[in-house]
Parts: sequence; C-alpha cells; structure tokens
Amino acid sequence: MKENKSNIKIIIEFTYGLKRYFLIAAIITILGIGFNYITPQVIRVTVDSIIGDAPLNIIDNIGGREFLRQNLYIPAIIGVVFSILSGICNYFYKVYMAKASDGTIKNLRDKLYSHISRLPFSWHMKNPTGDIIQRCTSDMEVVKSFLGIQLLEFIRIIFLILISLTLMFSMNVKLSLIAVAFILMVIIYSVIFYSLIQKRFKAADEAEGELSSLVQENFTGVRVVRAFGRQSYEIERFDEKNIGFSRLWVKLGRVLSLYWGIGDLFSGLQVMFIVVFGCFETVSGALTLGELLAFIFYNSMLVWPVRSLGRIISEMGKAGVSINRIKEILDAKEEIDSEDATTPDMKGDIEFKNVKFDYYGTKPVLKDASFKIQKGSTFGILGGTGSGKSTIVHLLNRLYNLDENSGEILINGVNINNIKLDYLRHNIGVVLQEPFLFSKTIKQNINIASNIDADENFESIKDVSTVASVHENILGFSRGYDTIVGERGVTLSGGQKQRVAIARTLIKNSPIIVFDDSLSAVDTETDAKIRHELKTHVKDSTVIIISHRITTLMHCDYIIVLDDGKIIERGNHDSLIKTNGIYKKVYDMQSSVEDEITDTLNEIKGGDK
Ligand SMILES: Nc1ncnc2c1ncn2[C@@H]1O[C@H](COP(=O)(O)OP(=O)(O)OP(=O)(O)O)[C@@H](O)[C@H]1O
Repeated sequence: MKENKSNIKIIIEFTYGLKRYFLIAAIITILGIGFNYITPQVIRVTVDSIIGDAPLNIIDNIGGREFLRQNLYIPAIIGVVFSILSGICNYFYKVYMAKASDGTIKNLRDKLYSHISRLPFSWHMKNPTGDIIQRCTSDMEVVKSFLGIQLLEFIRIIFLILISLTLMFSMNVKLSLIAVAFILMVIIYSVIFYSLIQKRFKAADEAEGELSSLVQENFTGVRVVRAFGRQSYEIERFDEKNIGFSRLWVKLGRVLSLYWGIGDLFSGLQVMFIVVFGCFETVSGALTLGELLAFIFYNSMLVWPVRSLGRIISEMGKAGVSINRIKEILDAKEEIDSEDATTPDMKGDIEFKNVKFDYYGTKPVLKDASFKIQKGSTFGILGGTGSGKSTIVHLLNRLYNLDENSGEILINGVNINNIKLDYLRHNIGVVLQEPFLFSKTIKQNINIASNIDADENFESIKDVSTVASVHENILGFSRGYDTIVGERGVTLSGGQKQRVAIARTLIKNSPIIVFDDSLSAVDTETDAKIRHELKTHVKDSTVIIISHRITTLMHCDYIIVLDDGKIIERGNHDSLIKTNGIYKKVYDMQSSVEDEITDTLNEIKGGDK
C-alpha cells in the first residue's frame, strides 16, 4: 500500500464489489428527500389556495377550490402519502447502507488480518498484542459507523441544506439570509470543536489500547501473576490505568457536552429569529400565511441536519483518528520475497559467514560469528543465558533479517535472503523452549503443519509421538489423542508440551530441524531416549541442538560454544574435553552435580531396603 494515501482513498479502496450499494443508497436518499419536501408545499397550497383565495391551476385539475374545501381530507391524504414514501425510502436507504458499510468493513478486516499475519516477527515484537486487537475491533467499529452513518449522512445533509435553501430563498430572501447566517455560525463552530474533539479522542483511544494490552498481558501470564503473588500489584496497576482512561473519557465528555449545549442555543435562537421576523414579513404582506408555514417547516427541517452536520464533522474527527491507527498497521511493510527468490534444495551445508547482529541498534548480540554445519550432521550449540543461541535460530529462519554488510547465511550455497520465505520456513522445523499449543486436540496440534487430515494421518501422528516419547502419556489421558489442550481442556506439563511440540515438528519431515533448548523440561533419561529415537527417525536431516546441558549435546558431530555473541570453542565432544576450556569446565560441573544426584538417589534407595 502506497504511503500518504488520504483516509477517504483508503476507504474507497475497500468498497470493491459494493459501490453499487452505495449508489443505490444515494439515489434512494435523494428520492426520500424529494418526497419529504413536498409535504410543506401541500400545506402552503392548502392554506393559500384552498382555504385562501390565491389562484392556482393545479387545484382545478383535482376538483376545484369548492370541492377541495368540502373534502379537506384529500390534501391531507396527499401529504401523508408523500410522508409514507419518504419513510419507505429511509428504510431502504438504511438497508443498502448497512450492506455497503458492513461489506466494506469485512473487506478491510480481511485485509488487516492477512496483512498482520504477513508482517515481520520484529513488528509483532514491537507492537503490543492488546493494542493491535484494539485497532482491529474498537477502531474498526468507529470506521464502520463513519461509513454506515456519517459519510452518506453528510452528503444527504448537504443536499437537504441546498434544497431547503433554494425553496426558502424562492419564498423570502431576508428570512433566508437569517437562516444562512445561523448555518454558517454552526459550521464554523463545529470546525473549531472538531480539532479539539479529535485530540481528546486520540488520547482516550490510545489509553484504551494501553489498558487492553495490560489486561491481555495479565491474563496470558496468569500463572506468573499468581505464582509471584502479584495480583494486588497488578490490580493496582490496572486501577491506575483505568482511572487515567476514565479521566480522558470524562474530558472528552466535557468537550462534547459543551459542544451540544452551545449547539442547542444556536438552534433555539435560529427558530426564534425566523418565527419573529417571519411574522413581521407576513404582517407587512411580503409573505403569505401559507408561505410562512412552509418556511417554518423548511427551517425546522434544516435545524436538525445542520446540527447533525456539526455532530458528523466531529464524529468524522474520531473516524479520522481510527483510520489513521488502522493505516499505521496497513503501512507496515509485509515480508515480501525478492523477485529473484528461489527454492533451492535444502539438503545441503549451512554456513554462517561473519554474521554480526543486534536488535534495533542495541548492543551487539552476535559478533562476527562464522561456522559451518555439514548436511545430515548433528550440530550442538552450548552457551550461557543471553549468549545469542536463539538469535542464531531467529536469523536462520529469517524472523529477523541480516542487514547488508552484516555477513551472510547460506544454505546449500544460497544466501537465505534469496530463498522464498515460506519455502525456507517450511523446510526448517523449529522446536521452541516454550512451545505454544493451540486450544485444539493433541492430534490436531501435532498435525498442524501437515496438509493431510489428522484422522487420515493418524499413523504418522502416533509414530512421531513415539519418537518424541509422549505416546504413552497421551494414551494415559481419558480421551487419548482427542484430548483438548489448553484453556478448554487438559493442561499439559512443561515436559509434555515440549514433547508434543517435538512431535509436531517431526511430522513435517524437514531437512533441517532445530531444537532450541527444547529438551530442557524433560529428565535426562527421556532426553537420551528421544535423541536415540531421533537418530533413526531423522537420519537424513541436519539437526541443530541448542542446550545448556552437555549430556544433550555430547553426541553431536560438532559443537560450538558461544559466549556473549562470540564462538569461543569448537570441535566434537572429545576434542573439546581435550582443549580443557569452558566446555570441559561446564562438563565437569554438570557431571559432579549429576553424580551427586545419582549418589543421593542411591542412598535413598539403599535406605529404603
Ligand atoms: N526481540 C529482542 N529484542 C531485543 N533484544 C533481544 C530480543 N531477543 C533477544 N534479545 C537479546 O539478545 C541477547 C541474546 O538473546 P538470545 O535469546 O539469543 O540468547 P540465548 O543464548 O538463546 O539465551 P537463553 O539460553 O536464555 O534462551 C540477549 O541479551 C537478549 O536480551
């Protein structure tokens, strides 16, 4: 989407397939206005030419003055018929406007969802989920009412004003000028308030976004909040934000009340001036009684539209803010493949060449990292917390892109920036340390990356679950593979979740598989069992294992040790032990701890005998 598009252009872009509904609504509303304006003319003719004696040809065609004087219900019925026709038009106008505006919002919602799904991971990291949801819901509602109510209403009111003024000027210029003076005052006054209301609404809208983010974060992290006894603190934090939020709405309410109050004053004054001056004009003979009545009718028909014009202009202020907030999302750049992006064979060596990386200009996370992973090998990465291990994975599947002159990452000799993104990610299976499972059955969760239906694919699902050492656990649930996970069902333990996530990745049969600290929540015995099963199951894939635990890595063909973004040691387990560096130290430390644990367990077992 091109930048700096006006708000109206953005809206028009999403009216595809619906323009005819907008057109029908516009035609119907013009018809309705026409019918509405006939009634005061019927009153004028009745007063001046039927009750009074003013000559008029048309009354001779419908029975003559005397006949109509005897049957006054006839002009009354004519007036009622036009009012009914105007009501019918109003009904169909609303129906077609609803079709047009809801359809446009649906188009916009579709685009927004697919766009957000294609935005880079870094964008999602920078924008709080609650705020994104608020833009997709509350802001969308504001735009919907702008489209469904305000936009055509605005055009309708302009028509009403023009027709009323034409008729009023044709009857009496002086009185019409008084009406115009008031209309101008209301419009100028509305425009002044417009900017104030817009400012206040923006502040309130942003505060709502912050409040939604806070609630979303708290409910998602409910376990942490409870575990650390943070409820009271979080409730206080919510109260504080909520008070701020309410204050902003009260401020907005104050401006709106002032706006409506002054508006009422203007309308009252306008009606009063017209009635008083109209009476003078009638007494002086410049206006007939019928014309005065029709004039007062037209003027009263004008009061509301003009006042609504003010309201609509101010509502448009809100809509402007909301469209801008939605536009900010639409303007964010999607992840797009370069034109020469390819789909090379992914069964090849992986190479990191002089890779330097930092997140948003903060301190360097990877400092000139170079290493090669042989195809079909198992490659271990050991490193302390924050040393940059997960960053390597983020860069490999391009959740973050490397800038130019920051080195390159090659798979089978092809720079990953030139590989189609979907293809790249499809061919790299990643198991995360804290996997996210969907609120679906275990079977559906494991099958999520497969194109085959979960029931048809059940044998493969069971196979990968066995490799991931979770098959027995799943059978232990009363509904087995049909057990629903998460909010609506069973809560899996951290280790069970990790193993379901391993199964979910294995089913993809990717040529490259990454385990990002994904065996941390399983015991060493299960860890060994899974790795043993993996050897046969993924023997052709290149496997990258990230871990703090040396027993998880020691059987890898090659291992690198990462410290503060730098590779400080490399080799296989035996050579690293011989180097007698950090790896050896960590190994000794972990072995002594494991020995202690084994001794303690043995002691407990011995004591039990
Ligand atoms: N999205 C991000 N934005 C900013 N900084 C980040 C982001 N992700 C990670 N970092 C920082 O980059 C550094 C490396 O993080 P990384 O997750 O790669 O470490 P790690 O070795 O995987 O750690 P752990 O073993 O604790 O998971 C850390 O200092 C971390 O704070």
